[in-house]
Amino acid sequence: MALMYFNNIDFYRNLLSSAYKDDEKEDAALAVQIENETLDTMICARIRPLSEEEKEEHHIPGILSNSSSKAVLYEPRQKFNGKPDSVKHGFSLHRVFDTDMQTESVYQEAAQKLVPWAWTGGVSTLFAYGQTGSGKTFTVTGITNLLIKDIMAIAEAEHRAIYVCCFEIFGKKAYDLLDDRRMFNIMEDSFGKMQLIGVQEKHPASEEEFLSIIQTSASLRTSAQTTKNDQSSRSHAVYRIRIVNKKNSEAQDGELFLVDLAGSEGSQDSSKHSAERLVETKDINTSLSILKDCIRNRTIWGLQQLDSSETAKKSIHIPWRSSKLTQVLKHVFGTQEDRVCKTVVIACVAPSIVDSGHSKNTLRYAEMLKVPVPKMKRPKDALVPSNWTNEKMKLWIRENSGTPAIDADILAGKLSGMQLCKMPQKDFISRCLQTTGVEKDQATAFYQKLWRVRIDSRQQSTTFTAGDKSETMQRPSRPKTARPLNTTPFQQRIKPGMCISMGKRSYGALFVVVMSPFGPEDFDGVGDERRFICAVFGPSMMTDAYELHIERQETFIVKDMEGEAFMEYDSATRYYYLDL
Ligand SMILES: Nc1ncnc2c1ncn2[C@@H]1O[C@H](COP(=O)(O)OP(=O)(O)OP(=O)(O)O)[C@@H](O)[C@H]1O
Repeated sequence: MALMYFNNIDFYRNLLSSAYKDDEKEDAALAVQIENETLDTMICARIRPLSEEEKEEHHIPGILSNSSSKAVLYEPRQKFNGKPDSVKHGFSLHRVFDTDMQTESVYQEAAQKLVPWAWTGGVSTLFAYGQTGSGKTFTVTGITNLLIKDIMAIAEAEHRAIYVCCFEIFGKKAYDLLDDRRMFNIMEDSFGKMQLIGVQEKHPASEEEFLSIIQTSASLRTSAQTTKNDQSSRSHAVYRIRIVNKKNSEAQDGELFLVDLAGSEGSQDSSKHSAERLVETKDINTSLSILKDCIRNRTIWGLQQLDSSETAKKSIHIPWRSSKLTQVLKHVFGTQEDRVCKTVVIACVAPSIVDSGHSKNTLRYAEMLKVPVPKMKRPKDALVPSNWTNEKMKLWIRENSGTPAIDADILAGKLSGMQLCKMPQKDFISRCLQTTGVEKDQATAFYQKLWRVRIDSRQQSTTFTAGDKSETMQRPSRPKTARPLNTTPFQQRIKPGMCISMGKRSYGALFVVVMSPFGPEDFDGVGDERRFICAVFGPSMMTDAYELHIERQETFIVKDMEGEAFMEYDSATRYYYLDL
């Protein structure tokens, strides 16, 4: 391709100069609005300017972008008769940043919006993807510096403590960039949280200290010679910024990940490398492909949650276990309802027509991440708190939070309806308690009220009948499932997962779920003296509905158990219903 271009420079110069004018006329005014409330993922591209070296070698730009969301790429080709030709490819993303866009603009339009989500306990992530030398490190470093400036400016005033760790993933191994590249392990704990065992976490007190930590880690990154870039990074670099709410010790920590992905080197480049480098390239490409599936499927899952029709919900597999990188980033692809996960991907491309093969692959990858928003059966916005603006949410808080009214400015601040709906319960309640005269009961009831409005908006087809003034609700009506008749006494069938009714025999626990036998002697046998470790169901705000407290585990003896209980889980309310 490069040879084709250099042998026919004038042909391609003429072609591109007229193409530029055409495209300008075509869609200069096109602008795509990112539905920030709808999509959890924003996919952008950034085209870097031609370097001095490329200019000296007479390269010309092969990618044009005259619209805020589209890029047109020209790929040199050869006709059958040997004459030069080109193929035009069009790409449509959420945002395309052209060569003249400064990092400040990229930050303001794409990355800055990640901060408020992480600030309130969510998980925000920025990925930079692209071939080696396309500007990933330049973009991530620039954005990280601006982000550090922003968060350190408000951290003290907003009672947040900031912690940072920097590491790189090289193949299947992880190295700590704040501890002289010491290797560390990544493990999943019994709560399903990924733990970075022994990784150094720094607590910068100032912007300067934070910037110097980032600089130290950047200099330690694994670099090896490639044909594209002398400092080409062959590892995925991850900066994790943890935001701790000092005022509310129960609030969930927010997490901000900045990921400078390894270069997506093509086979042409790798053919000039050693066998070891080829394996490395294969590993990188596999992990990037898994990452694509995780990001895409998480976005699809997010869209499904907004669709009120149950039929639209399909089971979505997010293959985060398949690579080291996605294992570390498990929370980024989390499907917990009460935790926001927002992601921005910036596909970096080199502008030169000589690189158009690589750039085409990068832009294709980015396009594959862009999930089209389907037409959804959605209730009217007036009924959906997650679609409300900040003003509407504040009005609703003032009118519905009881007496004294909860201060809407403290609770909602500048947050949108979606941000407030996804705020963790503890954080929500602690904000409510900042209004003078508001007690924990009122705050909790108000949190539940907001949840009920959310659930009602999603399940308009399901009959929820409001109860008395204490606002308990009836369980949603559901078809009865036929239960097989079992004549063996339940004491002889006890096994993990079985729900047990304790009747009045055990104070404090009406229903429990069996987790495991207490000791080895309790595994087999049928005796009434056997003991089992069980998790306890607690009451909920709805009649006949129970909340499972998996963290509250106690040992129960078989003779205290009354019988097997049948519980049905409702994913919308996240309660268990007693199936009588
Ligand atoms: N938007 C930009 N404006 C000006 N210079 C840029 C821009 N983007 C990248 N560069 C320059 O291009 C060169 C390569 O960029 P960078 O090192 O960020 O690439 P990379 O994609 O991270 O490569 P690798 O995968 O090898 O680490 C650097 O010299 C960088 O300063």
